[in-house]
Amino acid sequence: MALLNESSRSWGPHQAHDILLRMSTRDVDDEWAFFVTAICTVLVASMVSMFYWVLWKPYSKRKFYEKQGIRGPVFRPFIGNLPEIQDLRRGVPQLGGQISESPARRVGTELFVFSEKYGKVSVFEQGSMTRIILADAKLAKDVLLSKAGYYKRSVFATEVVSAIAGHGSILTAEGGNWKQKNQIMSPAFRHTFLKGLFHQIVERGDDLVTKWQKAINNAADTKQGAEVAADLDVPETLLDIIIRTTFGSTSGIEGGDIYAVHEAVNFMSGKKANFSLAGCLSFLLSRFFPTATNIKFCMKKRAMVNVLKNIVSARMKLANDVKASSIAKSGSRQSAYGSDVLGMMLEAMNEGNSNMTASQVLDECTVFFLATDSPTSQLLMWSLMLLAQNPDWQQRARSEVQEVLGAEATPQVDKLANLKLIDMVLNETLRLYPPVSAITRDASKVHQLGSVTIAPGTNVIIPMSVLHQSKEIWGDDAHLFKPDRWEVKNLHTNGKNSADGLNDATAATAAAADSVNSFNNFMPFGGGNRICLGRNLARMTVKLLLAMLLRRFSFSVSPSYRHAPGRGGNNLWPKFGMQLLIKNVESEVTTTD
Ligand code: HEM
Repeated sequence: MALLNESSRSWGPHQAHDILLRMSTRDVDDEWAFFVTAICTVLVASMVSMFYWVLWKPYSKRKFYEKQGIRGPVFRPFIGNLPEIQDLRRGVPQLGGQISESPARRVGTELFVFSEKYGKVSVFEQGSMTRIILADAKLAKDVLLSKAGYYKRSVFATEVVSAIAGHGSILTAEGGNWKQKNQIMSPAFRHTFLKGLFHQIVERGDDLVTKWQKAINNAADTKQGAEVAADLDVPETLLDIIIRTTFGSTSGIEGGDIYAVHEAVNFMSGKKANFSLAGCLSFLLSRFFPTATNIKFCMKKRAMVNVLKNIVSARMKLANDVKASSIAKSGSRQSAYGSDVLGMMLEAMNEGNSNMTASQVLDECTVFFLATDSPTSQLLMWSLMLLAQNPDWQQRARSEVQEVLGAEATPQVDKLANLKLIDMVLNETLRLYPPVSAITRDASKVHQLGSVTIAPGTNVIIPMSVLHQSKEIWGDDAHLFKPDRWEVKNLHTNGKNSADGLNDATAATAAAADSVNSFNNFMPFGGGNRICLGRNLARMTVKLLLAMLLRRFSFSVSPSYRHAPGRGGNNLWPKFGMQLLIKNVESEVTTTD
């Protein structure tokens, strides 16, 4: 208004210029003021939001749980209990501990110590994430079964898996998306299909036996035997088996391809294994920068994806050939793609009404490598190590194998069910050395878990490594290798036993599944809807390989072995390798190659 009055009183070129100058100066001032205000608003909003998310939320959640009588280490703003966790982890002897030492103390040490110190349900913060440890079997089971609807996959675990294998794979999918994938893949893990894989597993087992026999033959004194690196040979054999069983022998993969995948999986799961919050954050944030690790990561991943692409295109070509031929016209549609996991996925993508894309099929393949290689290898490796440490049990198991499988060159699928002692050994190994030592979930809604009210956003940890070692559950000898505890008469079986030959491979577990006493406390494969899809394949494979190895070799612990389960993160990989001394079993002929 003032400006108008002024301009109407004394209008001229100088005044006009003057007015324009003052207007533009005022504009600049306004813009500047606006800019400063915007910056201040953003800063204040960020600070408020940071205060809310990093300080207030974790603090109020901690108070919420403390009011319910749940205890934990002292609350620390911003960093949470990372210092305590680091101290505990530093306390673990790095160069290896006593061979009899419980792995639960080494892996996820804080879960063990916090639940020992603060009770079966305890609380702590990792950064700003509130975490509840459920060292209570009944509550753990509720999370996986009756209350599963209140939980989602943990955001951090999901992000880390997604960084490696893309978004929305079966490991990380939720709701309808997960259900569809589960329905597509489940048939490939049914017993009838697994029986068909038996001879392929035997072939790979024979390769391993031959390799170790060569090591003995090349030893200075064949009677003294040879040292083998189980941590190298076992994963190679198992990855080969898993690739051929989940992606079929028609995949056209070569030894070099297997090695490329093996390398990539090892490297990537080594990165993934660091599930500490700091480790996760640095892995997730730093992946956007071309660090040396990231470049290596990308190269390995590319090598693996190339192998996978070859497998997929070989299968597609085969399917098209079959479809084009007259056999396909008279045969079933399924035969064109194959009845293994890859066949199921490709059929769903091409013929079914799923919305699976080619890149999702590749992602799922990657997930299978990640989910299978490491845990299955660990089960076989630790079984061998525990038998090497316990010669009496080794001899008992070997006698059973010799009695059941006899001196036949090729084991028979139907006889596998009779290897009861081997089942007990595997259960005891899974109890003491659970390859997946903890499962995590994020609560999505407020709900009641036993007497505890769980707030949304809480990260809940089911620590199998702790539950499997609880003296209250398993007795004072919980830390000892005692497969006898799995004898069916010692289990609460409700009189049930499995009739199916292969199902008997999991007889003790199957019986235990109905048992209040056992299933609640033994969950190496998780539970509920999201229970491990490959559990029967894993058990059958390891059982068969263990039997084949025991029949041929005797095992003892090499003096060069250093006991350090836990390469980092929450898996039990032997940090300094697993060196075993092997000898030919006296009664066996030792002339292979
Ligand atoms: C001893 C070997 C194995 C162990 C101890 C093991 C353990 C587990 C556990 C604990 C889970 C549940 C994770 C969770 O609930 O967050 C899981 C899920 C899964 N496992 Fe395994 N696993 C083994 C071998 C295998 C094999 C051989 C395959 C496939 C060939 C496989 C495929 C999967 C898949 C696809 C899932 C995700 C299931 C879903 O979310 O629906 N696993 N495994």
